[in-house]
Amino acid sequence: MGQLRKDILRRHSLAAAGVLLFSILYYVGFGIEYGASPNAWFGAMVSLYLVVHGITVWYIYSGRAMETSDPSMTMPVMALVILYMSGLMVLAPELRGIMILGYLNIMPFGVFRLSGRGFVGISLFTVVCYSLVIFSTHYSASELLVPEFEVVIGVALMTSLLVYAFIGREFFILRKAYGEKNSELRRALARIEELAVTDELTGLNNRRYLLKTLEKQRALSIRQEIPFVVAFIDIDYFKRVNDEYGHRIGDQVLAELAHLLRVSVREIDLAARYGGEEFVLLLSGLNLEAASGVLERIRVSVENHRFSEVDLEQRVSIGGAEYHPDEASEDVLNRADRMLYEAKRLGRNQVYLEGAQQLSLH
Ligand SMILES: Nc1nc2c(ncn2[C@@H]2O[C@H](COP(=O)(O)OP(=O)(O)OP(=O)(O)O)[C@@H](O)[C@H]2O)c(=O)[nH]1
Repeated sequence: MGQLRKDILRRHSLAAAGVLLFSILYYVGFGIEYGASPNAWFGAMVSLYLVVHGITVWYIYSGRAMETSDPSMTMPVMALVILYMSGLMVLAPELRGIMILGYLNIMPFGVFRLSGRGFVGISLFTVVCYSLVIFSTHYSASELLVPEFEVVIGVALMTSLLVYAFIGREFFILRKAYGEKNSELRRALARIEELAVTDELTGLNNRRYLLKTLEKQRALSIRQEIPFVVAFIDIDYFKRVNDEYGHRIGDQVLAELAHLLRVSVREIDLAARYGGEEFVLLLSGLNLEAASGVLERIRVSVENHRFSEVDLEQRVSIGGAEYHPDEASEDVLNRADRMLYEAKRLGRNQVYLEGAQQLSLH
């Protein structure tokens, strides 16, 4: 269960504990006032409250509430407690003095969620409920009502609600600013993480990312027996490009080759810049035989491409090796690198796969 859900459930337990405490106070107060226990209506109300509370907790615990715009269900729960307190006041008007504190005790829970407008709404709801209590008392026990005194209580209640609404609004502004800062930080962190695994010149993933992905691929291969091939791709005589045309053109060639590689492999594969003019492909779900077709196609597409603004022809040498079950990631990398060396040694512009499968020689 996520931290947010735990926090919400803790707050709900706290609110329920408060309600039960007030119910006990009510019970005791009732005994003192009437010399008897509250009637069945009281039991029915407590039970109803507990049932609704149970449903709310289940709704939050199951994760369903998390999909709504108010996962903490603050507004409905506050309204429920206000209705509950009002109901108790209707049952025993003499205990209004205790229960009115229950109204105020529920208000601080709003600071976690409600906006200024939400606070005004819930305050108005409280005033309406309290007015209904007075209205009902007027009919059931009018002798308890002293109009002047009721006005003073009403004003005190409204003032308190106003103070809560004001403080709640301040909290809302703070919470909003904090939330915005938080998402700004999260965005910045995501960008930093992306930069840490991306090669700036080509936009491909870098060696760090490749090594991490290789580890994952290795785990997948061991667990689900999915084969994969590692291929090193290196531009032939690239130094000449730099020497003859300068580094700017050299950089353009590297970026274009990176693009060619990226569009030549499938989504589940990985094309990464290993360093300098050396690239690595991770071909997932393929054995050497299947990979040879892909790599030869890449070699030919490089051969047919005209690079940079000066229309350069480039060739690449490619060395490939298939992962052997249970070997370390660097073993397959080293073997693929050795195959690249073989491709270079045998004349370049060719694909050379482990097992001396030299595919093309031009
Ligand atoms: N423009 C540019 N050049 C780079 C970059 N990284 C490495 N290089 C150059 O790549 C060249 C690699 O040269 P070498 O390792 O001698 O290999 P090569 O000339 O490609 O010859 P072979 O690999 O043997 O076919 C060097 O000139 C490096 O300066 C880069 O980011 N930009």
